[in-house]
Amino acid sequence: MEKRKPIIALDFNKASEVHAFLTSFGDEKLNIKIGMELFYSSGPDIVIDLIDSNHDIFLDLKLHDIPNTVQKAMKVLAQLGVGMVNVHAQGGRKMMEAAREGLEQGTPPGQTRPRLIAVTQLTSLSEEAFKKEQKSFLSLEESILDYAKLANTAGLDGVVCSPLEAKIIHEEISEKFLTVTPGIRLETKITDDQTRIATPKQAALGGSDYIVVGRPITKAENPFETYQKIQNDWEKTLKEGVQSNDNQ
Ligand SMILES: O=c1ccn([C@@H]2O[C@H](COP(=O)(O)O)[C@@H](O)[C@H]2O)c(=O)[nH]1
Repeated sequence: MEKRKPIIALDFNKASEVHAFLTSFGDEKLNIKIGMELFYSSGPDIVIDLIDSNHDIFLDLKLHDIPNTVQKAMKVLAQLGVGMVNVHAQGGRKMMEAAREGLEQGTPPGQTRPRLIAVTQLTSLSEEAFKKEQKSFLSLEESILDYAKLANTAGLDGVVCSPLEAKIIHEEISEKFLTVTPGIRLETKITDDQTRIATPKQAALGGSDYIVVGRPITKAENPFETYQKIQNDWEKTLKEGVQSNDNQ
């Protein structure tokens, strides 16, 4: 999955809507996220279909169950040929280790194991709701960092977090530990149900490895143009960031 391309969240509930939406993208090879809505309505067929069309897939099913169940489910998902899958870090270390084991068992010989990442705290969650509902003595950022460290200890490849936490996660864990960040908005005034948000440029400057973008593209008047603008902002800032680091 190429880092210079945003991951488009195809949150549709019909395969036909997906195909119609992708028409304007022509032959462009894309990073695509398939979430619960599309997978529950269209099943593995849509995954296979999009892989056959040469796209890279992040299958965002956020598994959260006992270790045995997650291991067996991951063993099945590994056979689909997707590039990335995920779990909720709140399922604990044993569950995350089992997820990884399941993926290793299920990956067909000669193929690469899908990357495994863990959701730390959903990007829709605010500091206020976190304090009220999770009764934690930590701050939201400390809790996110704590889950990221647990995911790293369990042998995962990275986490889902907001672009606002990518920098501290890289500083405290490692630059190589992936930060996959939804909560991307072109204007920070339009948030929908997200609370921890950033623009593509802010995400690149904050060190996100991947940005996940749904409604700003899927609901745009011209989705392909919007996608290109996001990709340009993201890629340009990534390059400039690398150059300014080289000059330090
Ligand atoms: O913490 C999380 C984890 C996953 N998501 C998913 O990302 C996209 C974001 O869509 P937008 O329309 O750009 O808000 C969506 O599919 C979520 O399920 C997330 O937002 N936050």
